[in-house]
Amino acid sequence: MAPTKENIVMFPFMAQGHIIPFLALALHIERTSNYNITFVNTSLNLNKLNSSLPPNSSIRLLEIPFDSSDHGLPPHTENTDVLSYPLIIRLLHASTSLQPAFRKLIQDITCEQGGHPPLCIIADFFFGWTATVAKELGVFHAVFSGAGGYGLACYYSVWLALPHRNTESDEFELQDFKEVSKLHVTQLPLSILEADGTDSWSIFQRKNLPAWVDSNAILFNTVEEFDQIGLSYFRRKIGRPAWAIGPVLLSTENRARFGKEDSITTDLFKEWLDSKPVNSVLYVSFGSHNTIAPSQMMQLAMALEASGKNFIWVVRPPIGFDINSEFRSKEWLPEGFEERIKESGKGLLVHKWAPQVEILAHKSTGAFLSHCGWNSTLEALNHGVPLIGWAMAAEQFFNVKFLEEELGVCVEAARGKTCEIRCEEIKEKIELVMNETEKGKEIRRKACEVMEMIKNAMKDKDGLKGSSLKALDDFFQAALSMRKKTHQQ
Ligand SMILES: O=c1ccn([C@@H]2O[C@H](COP(=O)(O)OP(=O)(O)O[C@H]3O[C@H](CO)[C@@H](O)[C@H](O)[C@H]3O)[C@@H](O)[C@H]2O)c(=O)[nH]1
Repeated sequence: MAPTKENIVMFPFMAQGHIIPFLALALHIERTSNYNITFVNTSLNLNKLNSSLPPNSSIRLLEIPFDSSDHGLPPHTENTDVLSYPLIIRLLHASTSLQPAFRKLIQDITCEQGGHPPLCIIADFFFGWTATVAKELGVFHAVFSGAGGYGLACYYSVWLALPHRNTESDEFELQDFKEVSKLHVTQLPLSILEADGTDSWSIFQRKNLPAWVDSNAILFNTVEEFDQIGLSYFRRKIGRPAWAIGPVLLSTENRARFGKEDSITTDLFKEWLDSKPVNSVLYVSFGSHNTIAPSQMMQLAMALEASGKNFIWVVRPPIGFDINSEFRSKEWLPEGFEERIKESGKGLLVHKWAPQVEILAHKSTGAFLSHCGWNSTLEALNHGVPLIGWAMAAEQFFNVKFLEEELGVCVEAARGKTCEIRCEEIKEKIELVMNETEKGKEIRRKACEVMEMIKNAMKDKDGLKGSSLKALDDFFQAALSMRKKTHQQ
């Protein structure tokens, strides 16, 4: 007999930037639809997640067995936030070993439901192999991308056109994505720049990306109205529906419980921000695991001081220092920096983790100097906060290009974790965005326009749904209709 409620299985890659949008989507589906949700991950990640679920949530957390030390990783490393850059690819390779356990998990859920398989599997874009498992078991499968359409489309396209090193010109076109203006080699992440088909990243991606064609759909945490170029790329490239269902974002409540300790309490942040004028604070953060070189840190600190702006800066130990080490700021900040900003009240330094959503939602926050990871980007635009871009890795370089050239809500300040950057250049970009310049006013106006598009996409009023809510309905309809066809056969 069929169960009273259909089951959905969700499975993100083990990284904060991936788990956060998956959790936000799970909570969104729970709030707006009538499905049972099983959220799959490794034990340590589930332990952290547990505290983020509202007390009355029915989302089931299901563990998939994983021992990092079986894969040449330090014991108990189950998330990229505790890994330095070279080990991230090792975790990705290790994750492919989860295939048999995942297959068994889906079979067990099917047995539990009296032989009724889950309605669909929603899995990470790094888990292309889950599409193959789903196809084998006759379950509807969707890739869910926490990255935006344009950024991921560029990323997909450059991976398919290797190699990029030793090319004749520094600028090049994407042959299968002509809508995008030329890219410069400095806009390629290190993993792609160094890839030649035989390295670890190439070996991983050459299996992962083509497996997406086994999937039935791609869901994007983005908005159709502003991200059509990238969505169209996937529609023609993979030949599957690409649905923009976002932004799904964690509420400040879920965020507050997200298993990460803030080094300053949320009340203290609020008090500090409340004391500052509207739009006067620059928020600086490079996401959940990226960091910059010690020399860049020095220049950034000098720029923040010289700009005279109020700022909150989430500081992680720079490249070359153990990511989990104690904060020893004296080595990479100008002498007396911390004491001076404390005394003047101009800045707050946060070690490792800040309540980002609360900061971006506060009226005193006027701009965000960011690596432009897609979650950070959406969280900023959701509150009409313009960006100053400093991409570090992955598709972030393409996000900055998109935000600057297509949406006009961002100014690029620097590229990469090792580029030479002078404090004057960073200061100039901060002033361009935050001061009453023509450019600054224009960027802020456009950021507010995008905020309106986001509101409309997520609107549900008087029976009228915004584009993102409709897209999620269409996705479930597609899954249900595949279920119906399978039953009729
Ligand atoms: O002090 C902090 C730092 C981060 N965050 C949160 O952590 C998330 C960070 O996500 P994101 O901005 O997307 O950065 P990454 O963690 O770097 O995200 C990875 O995943 C993203 C989505 O796939 C990609 O766009 C990025 O390139 C990839 O690095 C956001 O929700 C932030 O609000 C905090 O709450 N406090």
